[in-house]
Amino acid sequence: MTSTMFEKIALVGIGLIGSSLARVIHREGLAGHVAISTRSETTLARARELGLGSSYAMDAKEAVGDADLVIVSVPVGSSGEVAEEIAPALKQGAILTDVGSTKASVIAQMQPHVPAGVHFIPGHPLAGTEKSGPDAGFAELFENRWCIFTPLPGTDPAALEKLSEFWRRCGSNIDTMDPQHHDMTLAIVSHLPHIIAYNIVGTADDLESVTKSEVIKYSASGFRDFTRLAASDPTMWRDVCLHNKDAILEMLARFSEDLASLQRAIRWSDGEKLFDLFTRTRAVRRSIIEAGQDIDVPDFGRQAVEHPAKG
Ligand SMILES: NC(=O)c1ccc[n+]([C@@H]2O[C@H](COP(=O)([O-])OP(=O)(O)OC[C@H]3O[C@@H](n4cnc5c(N)ncnc54)[C@H](O)[C@@H]3O)[C@@H](O)[C@H]2O)c1
Ligand SMILES: O=C(O)C(=O)C[C@]1(C(=O)O)C=C[C@@H](O)C=C1
Repeated sequence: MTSTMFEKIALVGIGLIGSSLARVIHREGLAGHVAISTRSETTLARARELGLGSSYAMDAKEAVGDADLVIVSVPVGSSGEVAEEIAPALKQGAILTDVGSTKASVIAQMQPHVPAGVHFIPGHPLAGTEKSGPDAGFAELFENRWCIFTPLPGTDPAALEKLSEFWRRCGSNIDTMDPQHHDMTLAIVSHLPHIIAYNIVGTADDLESVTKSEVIKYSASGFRDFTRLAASDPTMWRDVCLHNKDAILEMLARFSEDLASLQRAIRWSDGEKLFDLFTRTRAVRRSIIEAGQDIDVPDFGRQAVEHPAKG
C-alpha cells in the first residue's frame, strides 16, 4: 500500500543516490511533488528525460522552497556550499538530510548554515554501486540495506522518526550512532576496501607495460572484483578520502601492520599462521551471508551469492 508522507520532497543532486531516491519515492508514492536540482545542465536535462521528478531547477533555492523534506545527495566535499546556497530558502519545520559517505565533515560543513527551525538530520544509506549519474539509479537500491543516522544533540524525536519511516518505506533498516563512530566504522568496512582496490588495480595497471596486456587478458574473478570497486566515481572517492582522513589513516596504519605480518608469514613459510588467518576470515564471510547482508542486485556484475553450507 502506498501513501504520501511529504507534500514536497526536494532532491539536490540527482546521481546514483538521488535518482534511486527519486525512483523509490515515485514507486512508493511518498511525495506529492518531487523537485529536482543539480549543478550540471546536462544531468538536469537527463533527469527530465528520465521523468525522475515533478519539477526541475538549476537553482537549488527554487527546488527547496516549500519542501517538507530536502535530501542533499552530492559529493561530500560539496555539501557545505550546497547548504550555504539553500539555507535562505528552507521552509520552517522542514527536514534537511544528506546521504554522504562521511559524517563528521558533512556536519561541520552543513550545520553552520542550517537556520533555526529546520531539522537537520545527517544520514547515510549503506547502499551503492560503482556507477554514477541519473541513469545508474534504481528503486530497489536501498532494499534490506542499512541507513545510518548521526543525529545532533537536541534533534527533534518526531522529525527523526518521520525521516526513519521515510527510509523504511524506501526498504532500509535504520540505525543511529555518533558521527565519529560512523566514520571509524565506515573507514574499515567501506573506505579501506575502495582504497585497496584503487591501489591494486593501479599497481596492475603499472605492470601492464611490463606484462603487455596479460593483466587484462588473464584477469581472474578475484582481480575483476577489485576492478569493480576501483571503477567507482573518482570525485566521490577523492572527497571521501579527503573528508575522513584521520579515520582512514588510522585504519590504513592497522592494515599495513597486518599486511607486514602476513608478508612475514609467507616469507618464513608459516603455513599454520596463514591457515589460521584464512580460516578466521572465511568465518567472517559466512557470518555476513548468514546475516542476510550479501544480497546481490541485478546488473551489478557481481558473482552469485555463495551458499554458506558449501564450504
Ligand atoms: N555511490 C555510492 O555507492 C554511494 C553510497 C552511499 C552514499 N553515497 C554518497 O552519496 C552522495 C552522492 O553520491 P552519488 O553516488 O549519487 O554520486 P553521483 O556522482 O552519481 O551524483 C552526484 C550528483 O551531485 C551533483 N553535484 C555535484 N556537485 C554539486 C553541487 N555543488 N551542487 C549541486 N549538485 C552537485 C552532480 O551533478 C550529480 O547529480 C555522495 O556524498 C556519496 O558519498 C554514495
Ligand atoms: O557496493 C558498492 O559498490 C559500494 O561501493 C557501496 C558502498 C560500500 O562501500 O558498501 C560505498 C560507499 C557508500 O558510502 C556506501 C556503500
